[in-house]
Amino acid sequence: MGILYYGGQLVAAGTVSTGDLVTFLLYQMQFTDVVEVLLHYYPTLTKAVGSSEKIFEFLDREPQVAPSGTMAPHDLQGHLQLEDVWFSYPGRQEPVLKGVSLELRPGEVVALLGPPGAGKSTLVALVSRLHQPTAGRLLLDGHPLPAYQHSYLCRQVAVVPQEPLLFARSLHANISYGLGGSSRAQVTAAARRVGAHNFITRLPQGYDTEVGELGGQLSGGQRQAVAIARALLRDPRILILDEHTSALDTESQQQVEQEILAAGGSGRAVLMVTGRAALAARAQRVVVLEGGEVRLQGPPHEVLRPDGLLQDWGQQGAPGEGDRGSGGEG
Ligand SMILES: Nc1ncnc2c1ncn2[C@@H]1O[C@H](COP(=O)(O)OP(=O)(O)OP(=O)(O)O)[C@@H](O)[C@H]1O
Repeated sequence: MGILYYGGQLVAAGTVSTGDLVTFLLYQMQFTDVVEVLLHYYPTLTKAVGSSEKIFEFLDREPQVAPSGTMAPHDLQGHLQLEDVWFSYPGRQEPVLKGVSLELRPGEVVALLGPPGAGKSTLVALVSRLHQPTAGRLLLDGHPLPAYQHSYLCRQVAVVPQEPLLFARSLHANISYGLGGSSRAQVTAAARRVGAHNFITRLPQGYDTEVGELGGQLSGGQRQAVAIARALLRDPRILILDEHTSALDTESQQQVEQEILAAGGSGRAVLMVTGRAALAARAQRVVVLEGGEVRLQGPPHEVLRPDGLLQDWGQQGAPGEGDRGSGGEG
């Protein structure tokens, strides 16, 4: 309005021509459009700058446990030893693991039992090299874990954590995550082994179904099944499962347990953290961790005696339903 008013006066006074005024108006409109577009994208731009700062911060992070080793032998046996391992979380005085010594031999299925807070998940995290022990050593085939190439270790030691992490990608990509070019047949075979194939094929896009942020579009049991399929697809020498069957339905649970026990039979070392004494009873050895210490270990028929020492764990740590033997004395 201002331009029209002022421009009209200039035209009336003969200072500018009508054509010049119209041309000016057209340019001004184009200029306004551009400014509008820029203003429209400004919030997106500031958001992108904020996000990229986080990304660069993340990329600049230095791992506390530096991946320095180079060993990557072709003939790994999968013999894991923990020698007098102590561990305290940063900023906490009280050690969570207090001199844990443990052995996991190739072909052996070991069940790790213990009340909540005993340090079972911490022990698993140390084997995954998410933390360094404060004292003591972890050896794989007689060599300290840090001596191995990090990517090699990730492939040879597969860990299914208590709460598996899925990515906002397809089921195929989640199962074959980190392995690159796994074929659909390999992925399907792994899913079948843990009873996940049925629920996957019932989804509208099957293996191409996106699972949403952190796998939010799947149930807890389905996420666990996908994580176990992911671990099996790696064909690891050591398989570690942390409370893996807690959210599975009975049928999948049985199938997964069968698969785990068979994994031991095929020469892998299997460590399963479980609160279910019925499952522990099918392992070759049971280790009981309590208060960060190995309280007792031995064959299931000795450790899981019915005289009740383990019964006072209460809650989830207590041997679960279907248990016959749930005791033992240290
Ligand atoms: N990130 C952490 N920082 C500090 N302390 C931790 C951390 N994670 C676990 N802890 C502590 O370490 C102890 C052992 O925890 P951990 O998760 O290893 O036990 P758990 O035996 O796996 O228990 P659950 O059966 O409940 O999973 C607990 O006292 C817990 O509070």
